[in-house]
Amino acid sequence: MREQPILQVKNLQKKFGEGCQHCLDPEIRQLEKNFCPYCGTIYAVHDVSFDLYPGEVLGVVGESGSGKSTMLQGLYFDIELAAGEVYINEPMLASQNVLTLSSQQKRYIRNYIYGMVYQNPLDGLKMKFSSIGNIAEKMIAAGSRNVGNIEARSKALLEDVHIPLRRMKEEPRNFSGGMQQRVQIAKALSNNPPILFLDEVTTGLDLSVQASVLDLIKQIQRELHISMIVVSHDLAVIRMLADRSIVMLNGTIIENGLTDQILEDPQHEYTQQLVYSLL
Ligand SMILES: Nc1ncnc2c1ncn2[C@@H]1O[C@H](COP(=O)(O)OP(=O)(O)OP(=O)(O)O)[C@@H](O)[C@H]1O
Repeated sequence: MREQPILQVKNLQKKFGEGCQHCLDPEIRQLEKNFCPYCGTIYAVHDVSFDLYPGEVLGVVGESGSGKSTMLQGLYFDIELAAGEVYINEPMLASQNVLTLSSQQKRYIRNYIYGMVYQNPLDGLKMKFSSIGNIAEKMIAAGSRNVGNIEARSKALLEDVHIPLRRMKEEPRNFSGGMQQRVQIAKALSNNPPILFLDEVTTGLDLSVQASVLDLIKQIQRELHISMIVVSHDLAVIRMLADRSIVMLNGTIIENGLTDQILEDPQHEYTQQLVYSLL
């Protein structure tokens, strides 16, 4: 029998706009792509459900605007979702819908259970802190107080992500895009989270830099067995990293399964186009 999922996501919903008589009722709603043609409300995420299992990498692929980032930001509590349930299989949290927890409990989850690597390093790093300071800050926020331990752990993490220690005092704004993503990854790993979210982490990087960041993510997965959700518009990235994948279009999931299966036998017309574009 398969293990229990570490993360269960049920029926997530997020809209931008008030909605109207034509769209608030899902039974009669007729959207154009993801928005209501009468009032313009965007249904950025609707009816999104999936499980994440311990140690697996789940890919989330879809075109720009399909709702991937909104979904991830909702899971990480950066934005408030309109509805849905999220369960984390951790002793302190089991059987509680974490979307309904207090902000203090959500902070606990962000500090100890989730790690996040944003597409834009400006969202994940404090550019005026040193690189080592960024990692230390995250550890202090999670309650670490022993300066010696914080320094040793931060240095080890920087070495793990191949940032030379002679540059650890530099602000990440001096770094290249690939190095900034590495510092973000080190920061996200600092408190040993069992779940890591990665949002378009290689988008905008040169191909060779992309390859080295992807290698680093694979290495982390191999060595630490962290469960990961990897969001990308690029099926090639998903193919490289993800065991299982979901395909999103217009705010909802249109296909899911083993990544190899999706690549070999895509069912939905949109997924077929994505796969053929790889050839
Ligand atoms: N703050 C916001 N206000 C209004 N609409 C928003 C907001 N944030 C996202 N949207 C809309 O929600 C939909 C989903 O956007 P989202 O950024 O989640 O898509 P995505 O698949 O991550 O695309 P990308 O990779 O380009 O960010 C889009 O139509 C977007 O315009």
